[in-house]
Order: sequence, then structure tokens, then C-alpha cells
Amino acid sequence: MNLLIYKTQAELFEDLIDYIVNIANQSISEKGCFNFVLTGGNSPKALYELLATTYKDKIDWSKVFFFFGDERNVAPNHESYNGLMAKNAILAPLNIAEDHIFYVDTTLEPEKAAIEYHKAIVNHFKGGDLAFDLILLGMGDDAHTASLFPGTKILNSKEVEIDSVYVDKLSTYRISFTAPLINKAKNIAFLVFGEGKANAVQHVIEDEQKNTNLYPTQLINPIDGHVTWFLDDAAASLLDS
Ligand SMILES: O=C1O[C@H](COP(=O)(O)O)[C@@H](O)[C@H](O)[C@H]1O
Repeated sequence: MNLLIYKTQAELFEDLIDYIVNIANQSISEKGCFNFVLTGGNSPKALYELLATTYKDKIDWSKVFFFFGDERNVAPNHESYNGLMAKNAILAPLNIAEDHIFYVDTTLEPEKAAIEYHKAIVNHFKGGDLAFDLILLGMGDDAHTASLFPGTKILNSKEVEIDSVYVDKLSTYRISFTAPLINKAKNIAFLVFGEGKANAVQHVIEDEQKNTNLYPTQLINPIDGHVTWFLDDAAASLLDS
């Protein structure tokens, strides 16, 4: 695990963008494309906007395929739909072709949406190993990542798949990559900033005795890949230094 801690969000974003650009260009030169899984929530919006403006010439975007590690069970035009945030912040500004974007179809029932999303991904990988080049993840104050929330059934999944999950505390369904699918990635990057995340960061990174039911992000441990944490000082403030 690689732990990177920055004084400011600006420095964090600059380094994270460098990291994304390097992995993207390496993947494109090795196999002609870059399979990039986006995270939702609020934290990545400014990052996506920077990628689509200041840094837009650093990657050949026509060779990038975009996916979502999780989705909220709301209509695609709802302000909470992760795909809409990404569409506005990065996908539309870069004119990404529709057939390079894998949205979760939330017009379907959650279980069906998960099955269809899984099928689309298996199809994209032509039946091969579902190993994404880069999965970008956030983490909530409650240590959830993607839509792997504390105390939910999906945490027990041993399947490399997309699943639907009912999140009691939100009274809603989510559609999410399972931990085994995330752990197949070649690279995983956590983007986490702000004081509100400090307690979760400390438990996820430093607890010797894991409690994945309470801190689901502890499930993330790539099989062959690399995991890098991009934190600001506030999010890292409770870590032993
Ligand atoms: O609900 C979600 O929350 C997490 C964390 O989001 P943030 O707003 O605290 O940055 C996010 O990673 C996930 O994709 C999203 O659906």
C-alpha cells in the first residue's frame, strides 16, 4: 500500500492527475485502451473538471472506457445519479463517445440493473479477466466505499460481480461492484479528504484486527494490483506518523 498525504487539495489533485495520466498512457500503449472506473459522491467532481480542462491533452480520451464502481438507485437525470455528475464534469466536456461510457441503467429494478451492468462488463472484457486498469474510489465518513456500506449483505459476497444491495440507513437500494471485483483491479486509488473522514481513515489503515462489517473499506486489498491512498492532512490527522 502506498500512502500519500498532501497539505492542500490542489496538491493532492495535481499528483492524483499525474498518477491517472501515467496509468492511462501506459495502458493505452500496452493494449490500446484504458479501462477506468469512476467514483461517485462529491469528492471527485473538481478532479474530473480538471481532467477535462487543464489536463485534457494529457490523455487520448478516444481510447478510454468509463465505468462506475457504484450507482444510486435514482433516475439517470436525478441530481444524485453518479453518472450525471460525471457526465457534467468530465464526459460531456470531453465529448466521450456514448459507446465508451458504461452507465448503470437505473430505469431497471436494482437487481436487474446489476445483472445487466455485469453482463455489459463481461462483454466488454470479451469473457476474459475482469481486471480494470484503474478503479478510483472514495470513502464515506462511515468507512463505506463504492456502495459497500457497513452491515450490508453485499459485504459477504465472494463473487466477482456487480450486485444490488439494500442500504437500511439510507432506505434505498444501491448497485455496486463487490469487493472481490474491486480487488481484481490492476490499480486502485482512494481519493479521500476532509476532517470528517479522519476516523474512518484511521480504522481502515491502522486497525490490526479488521472489522470489515463496521469498516467495509478494509475489504479492499488487490490480489495482484496496487493500492494508493491520496489523502489531505485533515483526513490523515488521526494516523500515527
Ligand atoms: O455515496 C457515495 O459515497 C462515496 C463517498 O462520497 P463522498 O461524497 O464522501 O466523496 C462515493 O465514493 C460513492 O461512489 C458514492 O456513491
